[in-house]
Amino acid sequence: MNPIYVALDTPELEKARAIASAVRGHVGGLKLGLEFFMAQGPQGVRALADIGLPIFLDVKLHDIPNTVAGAMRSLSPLDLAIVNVHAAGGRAMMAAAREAMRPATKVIAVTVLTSLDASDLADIGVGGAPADQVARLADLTCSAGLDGIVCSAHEVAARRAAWSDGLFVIPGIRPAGSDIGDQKRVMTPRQARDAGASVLVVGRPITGAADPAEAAAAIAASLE
Ligand SMILES: O=c1ccn([C@@H]2O[C@H](COP(=O)(O)O)[C@@H](O)[C@H]2O)c(=O)[nH]1
Repeated sequence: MNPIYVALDTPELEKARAIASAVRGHVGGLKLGLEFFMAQGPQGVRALADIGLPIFLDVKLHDIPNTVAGAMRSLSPLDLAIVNVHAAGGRAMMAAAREAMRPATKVIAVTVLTSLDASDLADIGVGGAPADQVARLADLTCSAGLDGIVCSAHEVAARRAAWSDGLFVIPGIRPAGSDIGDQKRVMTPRQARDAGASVLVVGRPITGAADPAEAAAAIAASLE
């Protein structure tokens, strides 16, 4: 299975559709995030589902359990492959999210955003290294009955050792020499896959390339 999910971060349906169509043969799924979903809503998700690839809806829900469960019920008919919440919302919220979503959709939790490092965590009152906080929140996510986590490639080997059948979704993927942008905990596609990633989320290295299909093909080839 091709582990690459291309992150279509645009508010424009036609732009998202054009990139998805161009890279279709080189990726395993589409990742739709807040920029797309706020502009296009469930109708936009249905439109991109017509491309025929699994969809990860990266909405990172974080609210009280009753509200998150209601949001999951609203998203349930979309037939998503993966949807997510923030693990920091707590055990009851995560369990409510899992319960409310159709069983076929994997519900996973964001641990520590890949744009954060130890100094960013200190700013919000979390001491220690990102790996420590990822470990705490991964254990909580597993015990709440979810299907996996979002973390960086730097933490995935240790987390997979502790949760062998978890789904490990890894953003912060950067081919060697590419611009890191706002990401802080990054790895190459090959390193991330070899460390134990289930899904590699790749946005700008593909969508910002002059030829997105060529960029996606090169990343796929680097995994062979
Ligand atoms: O910790 C996280 C969680 C989600 N993301 C999302 O992944 C993509 C990454 O895009 P790039 O352009 O490859 O940086 C983006 O949609 C984020 O919202 C993340 O980066 N880190």
